[in-house]
Amino acid sequence: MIKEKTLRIGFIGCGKMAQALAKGFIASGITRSENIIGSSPRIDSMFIEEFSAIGCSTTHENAQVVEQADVIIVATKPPLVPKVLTEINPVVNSDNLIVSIAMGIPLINLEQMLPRKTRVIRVMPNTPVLVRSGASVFSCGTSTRSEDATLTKRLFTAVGLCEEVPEVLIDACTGLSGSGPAYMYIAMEALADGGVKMGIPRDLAYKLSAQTLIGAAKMVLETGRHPGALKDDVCSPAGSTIQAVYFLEKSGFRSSLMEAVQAATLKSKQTGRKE
Ligand SMILES: NC(=O)C1=CN([C@@H]2O[C@H](COP(=O)(O)OP(=O)(O)OC[C@H]3O[C@@H](n4cnc5c(N)ncnc54)[C@H](OP(=O)(O)O)[C@@H]3O)[C@@H](O)[C@H]2O)C=CC1
Ligand SMILES: O=C(O)[C@@H]1CCC=N1
Repeated sequence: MIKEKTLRIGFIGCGKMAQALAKGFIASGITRSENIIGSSPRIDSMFIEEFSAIGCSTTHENAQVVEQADVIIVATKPPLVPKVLTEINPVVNSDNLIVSIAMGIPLINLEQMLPRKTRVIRVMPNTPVLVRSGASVFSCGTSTRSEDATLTKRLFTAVGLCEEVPEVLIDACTGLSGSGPAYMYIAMEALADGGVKMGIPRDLAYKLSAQTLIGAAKMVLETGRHPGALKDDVCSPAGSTIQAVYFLEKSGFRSSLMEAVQAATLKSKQTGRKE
């Protein structure tokens, strides 16, 4: 069993998601910055600079990440995954746990691009891992051991919620929680715009809209009550909220969100068929 704090984590690709995870892991204490390494081939990569600024090692050689880490997180854009897995294939061995966070790429494809019996896990995290409030799901490949699932759960729970799911659900989870922060930022911006339209200063409007989303989310998670019942508590008879709710229903607010999740899910599934 690998001990916390000495866990060596490598990132192939050290862009936005890799940095969010690295910062979240360091803040959680599950490992230290000196035990994290990230790669990007470009000599003038801005991401490489940002990654070293948080105290992590960097390299332009993907193979070096595999040689220096216990857990290797594949964090390049999906179309680059076949290229980077083919590149690291000769140095991957049975001590490595390969964790792919790439949107849409199924475990079977990942396993086919790596040596036989490589331990592979597919994770779909989201950017709030940066502030340890992420929502991640994962599925295990055919050669993983039970301790690989335990380690993955421990790592991603250190930066938020983490659930193991059947792989068939990962594209849908990508559409809901992987992409979901973007939908909520749009909602927050629009709420704040509405507030500004009604005379609230911009700074206060952003604070109020963000805190309102945090508060509503905590109410669902901490009370265990149905979101519909919590909504009913806010809607006084003949009050202001029900006027707004009527307007949202008429404008297709619910179906817009449902279709957004569906569109992102289908895009993720399509990506898997292409790679
Ligand atoms: N952003 C998000 O919210 C989420 C993203 N994901 C997944 O995470 C992955 C990364 O996304 P994101 O962080 O947003 O993307 P970024 O573009 O921010 O990061 C990609 C990184 O890959 C590097 N890179 C490019 N070519 C190579 C190569 N040949 N070998 C190694 N590294 C390379 C880039 O380096 P450089 O540009 O410096 O050349 C960059 O550091 C994607 O597969 C995405 O589906 C999953 C969940 C959420
Ligand atoms: O938009 C994307 O492709 C990635 C996957 C989930 C969130 N961002």
